[in-house]
Amino acid sequence: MKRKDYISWDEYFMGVAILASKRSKDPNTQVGACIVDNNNIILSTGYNGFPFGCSDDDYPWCRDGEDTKYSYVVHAELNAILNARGKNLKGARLYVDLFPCNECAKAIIQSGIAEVVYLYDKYADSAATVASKRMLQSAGVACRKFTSDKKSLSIDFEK
Ligand SMILES: O=c1[nH]c(=O)n([C@H]2C[C@H](O)[C@@H](COP(=O)(O)O)O2)cc1CO
Ligand SMILES: [Zn+2]
Repeated sequence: MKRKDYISWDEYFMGVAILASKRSKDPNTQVGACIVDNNNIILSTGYNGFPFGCSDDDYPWCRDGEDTKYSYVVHAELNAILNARGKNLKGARLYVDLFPCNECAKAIIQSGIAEVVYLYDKYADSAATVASKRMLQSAGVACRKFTSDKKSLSIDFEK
């Protein structure tokens, strides 16, 4: 008889997104994304980080002041889209822990992604998130909050 406590597709892909976020060097907000096709095959992953060649040690991670991370960081969703390296994303699903900003929404829409599954929406009141939701809705991209009866999943490196 098959085991019963296997994880759902949503838990699997949100888990991959969260695992990708663990690569982020951002001290304040770590974001991860995972793009999946209609056959539940992972097409790409990404997390928020600086572009290739721009060292995590040379560029700023601060939020305030003259020179901040906001000028340099590539968002998790855009990184996942770019990491797909031109694969066809039409009809794909994007799992991301933080609700996408307006700039990522533009890339999501233009790449043909059909659905966004997100975990939390801590900047819901920001102009960027309001604009993002407006565009995603106009473009017919479905947005749904992740749900699960589990609070957490754990990974062991020792068996
Ligand atoms: O959609 C997003 N995707 C994404 O990867 N990010 C990244 C950019 C920054 O590195 C970090 C946000 O930083 P902070 O919460 O300190 O403002 O999250 C931020 C957003 C904005 O919602
Ligand atoms: Zn973004």
